[in-house]
Amino acid sequence: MAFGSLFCCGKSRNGKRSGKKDSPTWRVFSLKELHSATNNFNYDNKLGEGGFGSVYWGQLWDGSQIAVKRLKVWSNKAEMEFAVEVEVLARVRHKNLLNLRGYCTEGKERLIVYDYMPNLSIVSHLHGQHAQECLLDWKRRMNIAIGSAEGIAYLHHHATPHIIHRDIKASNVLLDSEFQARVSDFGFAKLIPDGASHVTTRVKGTLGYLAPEYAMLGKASESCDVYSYGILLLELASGRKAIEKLSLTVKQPIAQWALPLAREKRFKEMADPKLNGNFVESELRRMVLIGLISAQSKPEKRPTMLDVIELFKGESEEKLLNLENDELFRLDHSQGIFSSQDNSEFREKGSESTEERKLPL
Ligand SMILES: Nc1ncnc2c1ncn2[C@@H]1O[C@H](COP(=O)(O)OP(=O)(O)OP(=O)(O)O)[C@@H](O)[C@H]1O
Repeated sequence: MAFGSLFCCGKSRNGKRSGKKDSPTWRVFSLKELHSATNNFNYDNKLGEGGFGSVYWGQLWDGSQIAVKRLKVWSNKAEMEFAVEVEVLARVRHKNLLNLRGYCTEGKERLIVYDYMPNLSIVSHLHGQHAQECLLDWKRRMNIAIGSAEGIAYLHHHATPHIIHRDIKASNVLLDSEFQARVSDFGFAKLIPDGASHVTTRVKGTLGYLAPEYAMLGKASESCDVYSYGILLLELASGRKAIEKLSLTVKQPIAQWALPLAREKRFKEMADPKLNGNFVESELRRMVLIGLISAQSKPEKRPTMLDVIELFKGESEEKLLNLENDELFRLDHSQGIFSSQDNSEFREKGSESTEERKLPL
């Protein structure tokens, strides 16, 4: 794709500004500028590495901090991922979505420039380098749950055309200096044509977060993101991984662990031990119930992201009560609620870790 022809300095293809009139919100960077901002992509500046390439911290001449994602190896596929990420991010602006600062295409170099998120991703707090510091107290977790729901709801219901993210997961929710959630990583996103209920596509995403109808039939719709978001909520509440390794060969999906406990109303036992008992029990219950109802296998029974926000913020206890009485949470309910991915503890050959791997399947 001739990427340079898509945009030029904050203007989209149709010529409209992506931000406020006369103030483009992003721009084209030169490679020289990004070399200088990141100290020549110095190893000490490296924030992490994903499927696309490495991410580096940098500082621009005006003192502002940036994160620069640099493509590892050029290929048509990578070029497409790059173009999708920039095209989608250039269209959107929301307090809970990662802000695009710009991009650079010189020769085979492909770089995306974002606002730097000093508190990194949820995954680094739940399971990674910040896990021991316990910076995610309960209040922050509730804010993150609601904030990321608002970011995703914006994509689903307010962006034109509607956007499905297709890779919602803990490592793709970054945290700003105030620990506000910023949904990131739009390389797999899809624009949904007006009036379409779903698109059929090659499956991309991360094992443990894939909705069954998407994993099996390639049917991507907003409710696939709702499913992944549900898994994320269960992680936030419990501190467990989307797929927990029970032994070398046995892995347990989080919803399969959480549902029996929720049915027996053993919510307190589900709280992340790192919280040391410091959480609001009614909110924890709410987070777990919304997580499970969102991550159920039947897409038509999942809430929309707008419903999720209402369930979190709603004054009405009645809706929550209805949720609690849903057949999913009945002790005698034994119908297939889980997807094949979630179906009993599944076994895998070898010990390769697949929890946070990007598929293409
Ligand atoms: N804007 C940012 N500010 C701070 N850290 C960032 C930013 N963007 C990405 N990172 C960090 O860089 C690392 C790599 O991010 P990236 O989005 O490339 O991959 P990922 O989501 O971890 O994995 P994958 O690409 O497989 O989904 C992550 O640890 C993430 O926390």
